[in-house]
Amino acid sequence: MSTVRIIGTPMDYGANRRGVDMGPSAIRYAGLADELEAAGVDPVDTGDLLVPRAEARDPDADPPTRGDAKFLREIEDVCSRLATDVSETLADGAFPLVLGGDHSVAIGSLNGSADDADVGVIWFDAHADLNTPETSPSGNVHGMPLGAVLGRGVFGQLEWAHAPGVRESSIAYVGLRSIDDRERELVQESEMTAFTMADIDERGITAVVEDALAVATDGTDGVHVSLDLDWLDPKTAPGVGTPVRGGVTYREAHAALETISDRHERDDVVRSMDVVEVNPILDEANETATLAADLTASAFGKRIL
Ligand SMILES: NC(=[NH2+])NCCC[C@H](N)C(=O)O
Ligand SMILES: [Mn+2]
Ligand SMILES: [Mn+2]
Repeated sequence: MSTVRIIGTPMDYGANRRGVDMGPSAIRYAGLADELEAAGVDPVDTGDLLVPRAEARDPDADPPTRGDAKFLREIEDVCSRLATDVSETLADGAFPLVLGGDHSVAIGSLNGSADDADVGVIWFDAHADLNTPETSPSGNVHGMPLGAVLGRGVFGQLEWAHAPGVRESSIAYVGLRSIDDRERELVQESEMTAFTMADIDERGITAVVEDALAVATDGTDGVHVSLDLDWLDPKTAPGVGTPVRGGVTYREAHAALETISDRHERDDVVRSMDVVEVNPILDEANETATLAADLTASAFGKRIL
């Protein structure tokens, strides 16, 4: 039985709505470990990474921003430690499952996963998260993790952020529907593959995810799956800080992650995953965290029959 190491990363520095730091607890309370056992894997919870409270910062210390990226120094600290944990988990032969936290944690997961490997990426998200401090309209780093790992803009000089093992041509978006104007140009000019909600409407989720898997496995050592809960429609996943209507349904989401695990069972292609942006303060009776736990179980092979 394969070991899945759960790494909680209760960080909310990258988002402008507080509360996403409670995501790891909420997903655990929703029964993640039991769900994973039901899926046939062996979950080992290593607890949460230490994330200093924003309130605890010394007000006389240097200002928290660098360029137009809020809390970048704090995010560097957390993501550097997370990257080490993820790469050590892989070296131990276990599977790193990172619970966010806002999507800036993916800078750490991807740097860890691609530490010693070429890694493809499947990005389930309403958003492209390809901004840099130079292009971001908000300064929120959760809108920048792919810009960071690709070393775009100022991130090219930040070794903790840039992950050379992640190549543009190995990244596939699934479910895009909210892109900033500057980002739209960046996506179009890039070598990334972008499947929008319109592609899912036209072709169906399974065909789209199979194509995304083809992109992310081609010439790589494995795939990182990044699941932002705002990928789903806000009626199904209300507990997120940046909801966008018109997202995937409950069934489409399960079908997508089942498609991933079907392929993984055949070829052992997935090497790491993060589940991010669950905000319990905005949630309704832990519904979004429960969904996060259920979808993760589907990704690891849980089936109806
Ligand atoms: N991971 C997320 N929820 N990202 C939302 C990003 C929103 C917007 N594009 C920004 O840069 O601020
Ligand atoms: Mn995101
Ligand atoms: Mn998003």
